[in-house]
Amino acid sequence: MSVSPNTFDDLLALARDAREQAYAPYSHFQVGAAVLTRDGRQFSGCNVENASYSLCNCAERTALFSAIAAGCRPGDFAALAVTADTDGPVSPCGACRQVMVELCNADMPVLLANLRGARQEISVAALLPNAFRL
Ligand SMILES: O=c1ccn([C@H]2C[C@H](O)[C@@H](CO)O2)c(=O)[nH]1
Ligand SMILES: [Zn+2]
Repeated sequence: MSVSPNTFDDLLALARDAREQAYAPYSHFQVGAAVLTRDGRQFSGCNVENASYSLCNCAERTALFSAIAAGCRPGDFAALAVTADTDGPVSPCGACRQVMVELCNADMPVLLANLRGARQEISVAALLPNAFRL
């Protein structure tokens, strides 16, 4: 399944706004993400850090978990966009890749972006080949 460049423009704008809400007093690295459902709903998220560092939650997972909390289920998602102030397109961590594999279809497009206009589209399957699944 693919989405139009315009759709990704909207989703990226939402991710950029969400990034402004990042709670990142330790890394000072702000990230924003937004997910689109197949029925047209959008959910966004930012990273949320904690003094107990392992509890830090990434923007991608905040957005996806927010959608799940609103009733979305695996298979409901059409696209995800992520952005941060990186040199190239931001690269999601392994934990988020594993969560994407669980909740999103393998062919779902993910837009990796930065604040300077870099954009890279990649599928969930390509982000985590040979993923662990039950
Ligand atoms: O794709 C990424 C990579 C990192 N982070 C967050 C986790 C942590 O709060 C900070 C530094 O790793 O950035 C994200 O939200 N998404
Ligand atoms: Zn992550």
